Amino acid sequence: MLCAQRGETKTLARMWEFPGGKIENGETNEQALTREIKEEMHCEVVIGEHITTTTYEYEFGTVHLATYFAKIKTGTPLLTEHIQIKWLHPLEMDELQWAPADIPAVKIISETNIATLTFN
Ligand SMILES: Nc1nc2c([nH]c(=O)n2[C@H]2C[C@H](O)[C@@H](COP(=O)(O)OP(=O)(O)OP(=O)(O)O)O2)c(=O)[nH]1
Repeated sequence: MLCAQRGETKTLARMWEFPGGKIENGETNEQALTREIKEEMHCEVVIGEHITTTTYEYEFGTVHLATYFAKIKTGTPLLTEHIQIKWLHPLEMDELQWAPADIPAVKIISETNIATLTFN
């Protein structure tokens, strides 16, 4: 699983998150995720199963976080916005300090047998 560390000067500074970003008008979740990963990491992905959607009330606002499995179709993830990225096995993911909204998705991923995942 590709894990990304947020920048020093951002909200949720230095916390870990999944690549992605905010949905723009008229986009589906999957379109937004594909676009954001292309913009941030310069690679093309195929979106798979929806993992979970959570709502978290931060001090700066409320985030509705929809998380999906995805796999890389072309390219190698590049660091553009993040401090660092790490590839971790699902069982290693709890060693990072995740943004609070991500905790339920991280738990589900750690309990998923990744050999059973399918992508369209
Ligand atoms: N991309 C992403 N954002 C997450 C995750 N968990 C989580 O709480 N967030 C929050 C951080 C941001 O407030 C918002 C996503 O914003 P963004 O990715 O488009 O851009 P950003 O961090 O530069 O946003 P911001 O600091 O300007 O609000 O969702 C996650 O796993 N991935």
